[in-house]
Amino acid sequence: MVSDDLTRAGLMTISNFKRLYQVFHGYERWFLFSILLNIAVAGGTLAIPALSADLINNGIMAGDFSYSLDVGVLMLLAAVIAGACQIANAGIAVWASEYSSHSLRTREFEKIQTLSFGNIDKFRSSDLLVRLTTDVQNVKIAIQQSVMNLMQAPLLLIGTIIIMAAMAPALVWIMVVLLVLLTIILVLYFVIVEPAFTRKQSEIDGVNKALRETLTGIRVVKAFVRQEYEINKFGQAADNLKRAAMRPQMIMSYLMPTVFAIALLGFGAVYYFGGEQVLAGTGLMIGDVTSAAQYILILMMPLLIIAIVLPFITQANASLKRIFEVLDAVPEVQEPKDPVTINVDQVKGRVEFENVSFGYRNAEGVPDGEVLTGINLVAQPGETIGFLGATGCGKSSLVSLIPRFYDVTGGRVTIDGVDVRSISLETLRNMVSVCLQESVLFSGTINENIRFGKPSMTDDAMMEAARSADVDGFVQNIPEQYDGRVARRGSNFSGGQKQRLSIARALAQKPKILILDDSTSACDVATEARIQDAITDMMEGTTKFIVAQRISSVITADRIVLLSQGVIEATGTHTELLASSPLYQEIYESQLGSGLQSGGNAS
Ligand SMILES: Nc1ncnc2c1ncn2[C@@H]1O[C@H](COP(=O)(O)OP(=O)(O)OP(=O)(O)O)[C@@H](O)[C@H]1O
Repeated sequence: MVSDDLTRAGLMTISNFKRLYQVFHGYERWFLFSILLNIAVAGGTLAIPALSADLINNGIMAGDFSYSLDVGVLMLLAAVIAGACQIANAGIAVWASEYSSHSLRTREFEKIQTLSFGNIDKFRSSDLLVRLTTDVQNVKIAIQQSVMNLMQAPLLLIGTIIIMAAMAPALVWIMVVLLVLLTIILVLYFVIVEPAFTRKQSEIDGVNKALRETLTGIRVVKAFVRQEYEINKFGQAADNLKRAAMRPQMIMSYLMPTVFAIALLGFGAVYYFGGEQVLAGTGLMIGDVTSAAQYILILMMPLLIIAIVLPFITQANASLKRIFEVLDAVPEVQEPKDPVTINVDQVKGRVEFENVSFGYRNAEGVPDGEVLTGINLVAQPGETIGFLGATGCGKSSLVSLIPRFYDVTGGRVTIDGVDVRSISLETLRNMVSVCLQESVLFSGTINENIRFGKPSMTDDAMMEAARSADVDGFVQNIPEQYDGRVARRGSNFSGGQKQRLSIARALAQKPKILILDDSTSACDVATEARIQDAITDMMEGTTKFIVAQRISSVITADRIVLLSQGVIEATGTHTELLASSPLYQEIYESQLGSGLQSGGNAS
């Protein structure tokens, strides 16, 4: 059972790294070159002790100065070749690691741009950030270490044993004993360290999660004087990390001295037993003994390399799995195979929901219960439809089906009679402009933010949208006006100003269908009324959907749709609903109660 698991994990690792190798398609020759360089480095490293034996045995011991000089030059040459090849190989290692991380990061970023809202919900933005940064970095380090060091390990190991067997067969047993001892230590090391590293990684994730949550919500923490609580919470995560990190770090720090101590024992054993053989006149010479001692040191190198590099590879394997998950994600909303040709300028903007049901999909891609059921609704071109209802009743979900942020799970949504799933996403989103519930602005200028959807629009078009969204008023107070700076996420603007800039961005698209999802909630009622009047003027032929919590936001709509727990409870004008719908009366009473008592006609 355990061996099955290990085999599966091993196969998975091989397949992950095989797939990673495909990143280098077209550059395979560099790896071939790196293998040659590694062979040269290993050859040079292995040649030096053998040459030193020759120098001692046949040069120094024989008193032959010229032979000593010749061998000395050869040793120097071997050292220069090994050094130069090592430097060249380090260059390839750096190139390979940087190239692969750039390629993985770019591919991942491009892939994320193709994902649907549903995919992003599952990955979560913060998680994607880690996959684009830390995970890519882990892979990069593993590649660098492997190219630079790992390839040499088997060459040095096999080379040392062969040379020792040829040069000093009587001492090979010492090498075998050392090898067995070191292998046992390394296996023990991995059995203990590997799971400890995995635990440490999960505690690092815990610290990151605690940090992210506290730092993004730092204002709320301060406002509610919860610093002490947050410090304790973070302290707990930091303690867990310290405890989890201590064990593998300790064991790692014991590894080097232990390996060195064993190597020194081997060193002593070679001199003792080798010296005995020299004195006994078995044919073993003093130079062979000194070079055997050097080979003991060389034997340690591959084992140490494996010990150092393997944790990087295990970590990179876990990271690769997470990176490939993103690269393999199938967008929930697919482009139509045979899109209907539509001339956006000729679209009238009649939107129809035909017996629509909808549920958000879970991790397995299956709808997780229904959020909307049996929705039937027609919005005529140019009409303004307001959606009202308790929080969580499905208003945002309903309008998000029009631009296909999500796909219906039953029924269909059509624009001018064409199923939205038959329209290419680009065309669809050129017809439909959305101002999302959360105002998102990008760093740059005000001008750039309003032009975001259509950078080529004229100054007049940009200004018209800005005036309609009541942006012009506060922009006039900024010295640089429309060239005024927008900080990251629009943090230098108030909530209401950010909403107005987001509305301007949506209006500037001059869409056929406009969706405002609770977009004026942070504006005062007077500003909201001004924006609505301006939108009615500017967007006369546009079909408008206004999602709102406040009755005042939809009171002037042609029709108000009252939603309750995912179904349409009632539809009508404000006056009609006030007369016929108890739920509407209840909402009206709670929000504008005094108006109802004094006659109830607020329109
Ligand atoms: N991305 C999502 N993944 C899973 N469930 C979601 C998601 N977004 C909303 N929901 C769920 O769907 C239901 C309807 O949410 P929706 O946002 O459409 O309501 P709403 O009427 O717009 O609420 P509010 O007025 O508070 O914005 C809620 O129960 C909510 O928990």
